[in-house]
Amino acid sequence: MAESTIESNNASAATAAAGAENWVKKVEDQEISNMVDGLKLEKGNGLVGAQTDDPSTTSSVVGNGTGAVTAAVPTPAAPTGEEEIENANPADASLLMKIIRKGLVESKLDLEVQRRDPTSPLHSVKSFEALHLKPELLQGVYAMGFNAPSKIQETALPTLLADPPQNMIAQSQSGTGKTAAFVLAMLSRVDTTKNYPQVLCLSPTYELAIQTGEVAAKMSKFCHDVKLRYAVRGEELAKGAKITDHIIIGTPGKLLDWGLKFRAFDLRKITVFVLDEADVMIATQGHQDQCIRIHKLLPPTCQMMFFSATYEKDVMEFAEYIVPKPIVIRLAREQESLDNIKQYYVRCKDQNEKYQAISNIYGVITVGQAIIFCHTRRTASWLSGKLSKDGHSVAVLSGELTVEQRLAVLDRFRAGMEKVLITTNVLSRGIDVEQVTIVVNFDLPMFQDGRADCETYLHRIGRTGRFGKNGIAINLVDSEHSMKICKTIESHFQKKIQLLDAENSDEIEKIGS
Ligand SMILES: Nc1ncnc2c1ncn2[C@@H]1O[C@H](COP(=O)(O)OP(=O)(O)OP(=O)(O)O)[C@@H](O)[C@H]1O
Repeated sequence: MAESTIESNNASAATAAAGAENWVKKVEDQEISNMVDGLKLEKGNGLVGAQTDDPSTTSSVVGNGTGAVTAAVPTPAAPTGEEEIENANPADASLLMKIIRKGLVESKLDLEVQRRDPTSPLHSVKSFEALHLKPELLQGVYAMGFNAPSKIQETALPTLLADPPQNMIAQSQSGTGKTAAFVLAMLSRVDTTKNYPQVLCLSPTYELAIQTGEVAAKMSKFCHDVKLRYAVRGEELAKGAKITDHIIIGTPGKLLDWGLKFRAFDLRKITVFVLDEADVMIATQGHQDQCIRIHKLLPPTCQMMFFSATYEKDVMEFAEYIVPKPIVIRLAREQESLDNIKQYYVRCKDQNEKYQAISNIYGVITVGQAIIFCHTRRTASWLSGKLSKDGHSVAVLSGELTVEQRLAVLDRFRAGMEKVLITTNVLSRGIDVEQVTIVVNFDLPMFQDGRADCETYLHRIGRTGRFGKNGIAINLVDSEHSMKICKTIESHFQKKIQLLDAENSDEIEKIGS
């Protein structure tokens, strides 16, 4: 394995911008201060105030002014909290991130490269020209609007394109340009004088395979001789047919069928094998075994490329099994932090009081935009039903929606058409809606067995350097158990979560000043 480690020579953060950043921070602090002032807490009038006599009805909304309902309306019974906590499916989450991402995620972090041979100089390129790509491929890259390689591309591509071919394991967070890197390598390696499959690219799901195929089609727009083929559900082969396309992009089951069962192509003639989204792949039942079966049938000279957004132990074990003698490239994930976040908790007796707390702060949270997290779909729909009945326009994003519907919800929210988004853990990672200033945990994040889920808390509340603005987190606590979770989270991150009620209103008003 790796014998040496070199760091790329990226300059550290520019100091020239520091003055401007301080100024920006002051303005943001002031915004938060104004928002919290807007809470207008008075002694003896905490957040959880004025209940109607009948707990099954809701009353008008405090301090909102945007369509409060005056008549009491019946509301659905509060959820019992006994349903399954809704969590993100890794393949769906990955697809959603891919589709909603508007462009390249540029990380300030350093890239780590582990080389097999410490004497070989590992170079990186700053331009696509320096890669000596086929002219029609270069044309395709520019037509896609790529001016220069991203960090992972500038380091990976010279190695991926070098002769003799070298194996690679590359890990870099979603959106940093991995797909474009391996697609360029795949397209460069094809010999169009030979009419049989030479490149296999494995994706965990139908949708992810299509995404990769679309990148390959765009990039090869001017390479008229290169032929691509999908091996995914719905694609069928005539009996006895032989595949003549150069590149096959597909899911493991279908590829195994075509290569092994139908012998529609010769796995021994494959020269490039790409395993994409390896972390999602191994999270999908049965895929790991199928990948290994395909891999066993490939020739030892086949160049192996392995891409993953994470670098956990199980992913790396899988990587090292599939990819002999690799060059390893890692771009550390930008970590979220709670540094710019003021955290509070509000004591409530039950779900209805939690709702009341939201109602009472509604006017404040909608100064910017807010995301409210619930455990279950049922709670999310109950809460949105109640808020809607009270005349608020809210968006809901939970697991029963299709990817297209989720995108539509996020697009509307991003455009500011709704100020509040109610969701479950389907959205705990990668919220990159910059204008979100308040995150409310209607339910504190916990595992199915009831333990505090600190990592999810960080993903919901935290910000990365890119989205490093200030924010407020409000945790609604309605039982001794949720209080315990709140305390666990507090001690885990060693960051105070303050009680938000009339008693500390003076202190609250000082926030950010
Ligand atoms: N060199 C580049 N210049 C400009 N944009 C780029 C470049 N490389 C990739 N992009 C764009 O950046 C976005 C993310 O790239 P890409 O999908 O390749 O990332 P990824 O790391 O493969 O993400 P994932 O882990 O989700 O597969 C895409 O919209 C892509 O078109």
